[in-house]
Amino acid sequence: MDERENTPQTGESGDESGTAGDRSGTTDVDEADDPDNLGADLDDPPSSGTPSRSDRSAPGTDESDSTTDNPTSGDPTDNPTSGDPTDNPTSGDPTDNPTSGDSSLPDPTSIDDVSTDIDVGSGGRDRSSTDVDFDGVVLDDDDENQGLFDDLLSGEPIFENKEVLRPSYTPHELPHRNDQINRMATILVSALRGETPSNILIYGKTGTGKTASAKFVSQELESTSQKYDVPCEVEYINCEVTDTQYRVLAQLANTFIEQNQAVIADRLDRCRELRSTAVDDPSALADTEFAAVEELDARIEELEADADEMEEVPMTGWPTDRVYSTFFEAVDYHERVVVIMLDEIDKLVEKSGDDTLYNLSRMNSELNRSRISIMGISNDLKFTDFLDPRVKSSLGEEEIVFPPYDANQLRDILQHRADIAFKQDALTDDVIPLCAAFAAQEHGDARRALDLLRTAGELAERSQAEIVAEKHVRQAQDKIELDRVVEVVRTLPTQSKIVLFAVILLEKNGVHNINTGEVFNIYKRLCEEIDADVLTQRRVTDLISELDMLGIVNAVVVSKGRYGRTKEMGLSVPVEETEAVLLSDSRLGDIENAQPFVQARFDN
Ligand SMILES: Nc1ncnc2c1ncn2[C@@H]1O[C@H](COP(=O)(O)OP(=O)(O)OP(=O)(O)O)[C@@H](O)[C@H]1O
Repeated sequence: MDERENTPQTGESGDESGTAGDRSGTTDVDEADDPDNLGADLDDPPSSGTPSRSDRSAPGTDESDSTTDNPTSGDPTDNPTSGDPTDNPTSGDPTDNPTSGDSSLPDPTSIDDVSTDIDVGSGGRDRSSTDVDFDGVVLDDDDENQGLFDDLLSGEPIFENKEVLRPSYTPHELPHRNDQINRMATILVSALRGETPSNILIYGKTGTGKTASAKFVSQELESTSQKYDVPCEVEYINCEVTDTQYRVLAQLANTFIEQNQAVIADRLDRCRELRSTAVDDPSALADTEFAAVEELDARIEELEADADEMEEVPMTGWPTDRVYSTFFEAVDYHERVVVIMLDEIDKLVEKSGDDTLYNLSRMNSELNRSRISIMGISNDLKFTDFLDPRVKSSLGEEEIVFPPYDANQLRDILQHRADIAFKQDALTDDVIPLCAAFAAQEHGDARRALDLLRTAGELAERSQAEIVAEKHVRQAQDKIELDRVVEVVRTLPTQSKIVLFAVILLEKNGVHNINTGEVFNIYKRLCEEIDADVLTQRRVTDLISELDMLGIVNAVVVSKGRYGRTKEMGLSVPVEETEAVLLSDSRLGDIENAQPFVQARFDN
């Protein structure tokens, strides 16, 4: 392999990785945090207890919907609770039985009919009992005794294919994005001619179809390159997850190494085959680059050495310049044009500066066989302000803006998806326009519109409705809003949670226009109660401003004349749910019993 001098900018060392993965944990709403289960994900079977009926009709189509994993949600006849009681896996250990203790379940009186071996005297926990739960729940296949899921499965499904409403689905058609898609294609077509395409920066607010359009164009590019046998690839990196130079380079290097190994294996096969023919018949080498078998042997040795040399980059531990040179050699191993798609590129710059972009954007001048081009996607229009001017001009050779969708455009998008996602006539006429109108109010976010439609469908399904109606959309809007609040509150730092709890206590005690001093007094007592550090009033005021910015409280500065100014605030989120989320934090668990004295005010 070629040895080259590559001196990348290394603004970081290899050992910094291992942090980004932690982010994923923040998106999960712990259902235990949410007593009414309002904040829990609808797809979460333990919280809903109501498997999607659509999953029965199309088992396995919805891999992210865990209800499909439920053995009871497939063919009802396979339902372990309704089959041969002796085979019933749930009856082996009654304590594991999800149905135990549910009084709404099948007629407990039938216990007498079937249970001869149940030992009620010993608590009924007779593990040898094959068909009776100790609480009297009968799990046999008697027609009259419907299992837990039978009722839920009996209705007509609303969804035909829920998967198409999920963010993971890449649509084959992207209405109202033709201009942007055509522009991308016009720029990238040079890759198919073996030239280097200009770098592209794609901007637009969240949910405006940037990623979906870019992925669509990439797929087209790759399939056309295969058709014409031109070596051209697109590598997608989500910089929200892969957010350091080390990780980006390591991920790219490993992808190329894997591809190179496949190329080497293929070349080796061909060389070995040629060799075995050429040993008996030297004329087989006539039309090849090899004059003699020895040359072929040398080539085989060289390829074997290349394969051995290609070492995967570990996800941590190497110095960054070593990762860079490994990536460099891997990408330049054979001729190709590579488009590196950096989604959420602003997150990469925010976390680790512009070194990665600097190194990538100047690579072409050093590469011998390959060419790279960068496609950056961002919803932060200002992130280029933080870039080195050279990086900025090279990266923004072409800029494509994705404007927000208006309500009519969202309606088209939803209609396209709804046609595939729902059963015929499963939606009333006003459902799609209402979802579109709600999402257009937000900022023309197609993701939000699709979420609304899916959630409305799920709520309708849960309530065993035949069709999705306007009220389900409104409920879905409330639920999504509440989920957002729950998520924001759950991920607040402990001190902010205590401050928020103080506001809640005051509000619950009927205090309106709460002022900073009142919050601080209660906050101090709460801190003492749970043994937390007490911050200064000034710091607490800052935390209140942060809560205000997050939309959790609404604070206004009011002048009290000669007594100076104070902040007056009220809660902008539902009290009960917010309180429940706060109490689910183990550090704040004890706070529930703390009842600091809240002084009544005459002006309330
Ligand atoms: N024109 C469209 N037609 C069909 N679906 C669309 C269209 N635009 C967006 N979507 C869908 O909306 C969702 C969000 O789109 P996408 O992820 O592309 O947005 P984005 O602009 O990249 O947002 P973000 O900046 O938050 O990543 C996806 O499910 C996508 O399939």
